[in-house]
Amino acid sequence: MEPAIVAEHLHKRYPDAYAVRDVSFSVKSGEIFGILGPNGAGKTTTVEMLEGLRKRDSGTIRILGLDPDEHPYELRERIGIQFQSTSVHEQMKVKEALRLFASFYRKKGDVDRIVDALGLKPRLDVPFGRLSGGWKQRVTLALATIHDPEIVFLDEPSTGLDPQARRELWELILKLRDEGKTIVLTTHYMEEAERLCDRVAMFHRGRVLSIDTPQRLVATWGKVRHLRFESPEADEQPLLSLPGVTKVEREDRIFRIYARDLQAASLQLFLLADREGWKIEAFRFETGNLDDLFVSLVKEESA
Ligand SMILES: Nc1ncnc2c1ncn2[C@@H]1O[C@H](COP(=O)(O)OP(=O)(O)OP(=O)(O)O)[C@@H](O)[C@H]1O
Repeated sequence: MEPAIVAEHLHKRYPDAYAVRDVSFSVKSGEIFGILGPNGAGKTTTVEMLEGLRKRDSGTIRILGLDPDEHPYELRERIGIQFQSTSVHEQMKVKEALRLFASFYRKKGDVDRIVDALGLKPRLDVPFGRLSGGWKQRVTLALATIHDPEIVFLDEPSTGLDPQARRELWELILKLRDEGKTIVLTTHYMEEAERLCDRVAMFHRGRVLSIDTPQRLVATWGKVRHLRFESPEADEQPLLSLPGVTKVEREDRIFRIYARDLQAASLQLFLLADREGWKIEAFRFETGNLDDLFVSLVKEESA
């Protein structure tokens, strides 16, 4: 099957700096593709070029086989963009916003379907400005998908939500994927990427550092596993002198030990603790997560 999105050698320069430098990736039809990276990494610029909202300097883009700069009107009907909640008028009731957005498209938006799918019935008569953050995100998701688009772009969908509202929103995003939609999701949150994305592209300083499944990225990172334990008495210096230990990190009473052979290091740790009379609590082997991976990729690039 043809990919939903193909981007090849994208470049975008602003007067004082490159925002996007030689970015290439493709998004398979029906997957949730994550775009991750710190502030200023070039995520928004890249996504807006895909959406046809920003002109690229060079490179090629195909969205559902079409160049967004040449076919903006056709693509507008086939893609959905989740706008920030600030773009909906505070006084407008939820049902009014839904009807208004449904009227923007040639293909008549099905308000009842979206109300059901996103469980909006209890809030239809509430002015947008009076909704909680979680409900606002739910409504902007409804507005982005009211015309049943094939591709949906979500920008930081769960920013500012409490854990419960975030989980509920994630379920709705997974439901969209189950309906067969392709989703491009920009996020700062590694946990969100790990939970939702089939694949992620890690952006840094306008470039793509790596593209893979979150699981494979974490598995690759598995080689830098570490030991973690808590101790009120332990001290970094003797830990660092243990054979094979390469690094010790300490945050208050939490210690992380990096070593070439973790099993040997753990044996040495307990022998040392016994000699020194340290209490060792909550001992475990830890694998890295996407956060660790990201920090390491950035370090590698800067080196
Ligand atoms: N309109 C603009 N004019 C000049 N520079 C810009 C413009 N938009 C973005 N930039 C610069 O381009 C770089 C990439 O910005 P971009 O907004 O794409 O990053 P981002 O990864 O989306 O960051 P954030 O997570 O903060 O939104 C940054 O250095 C930014 O300052």
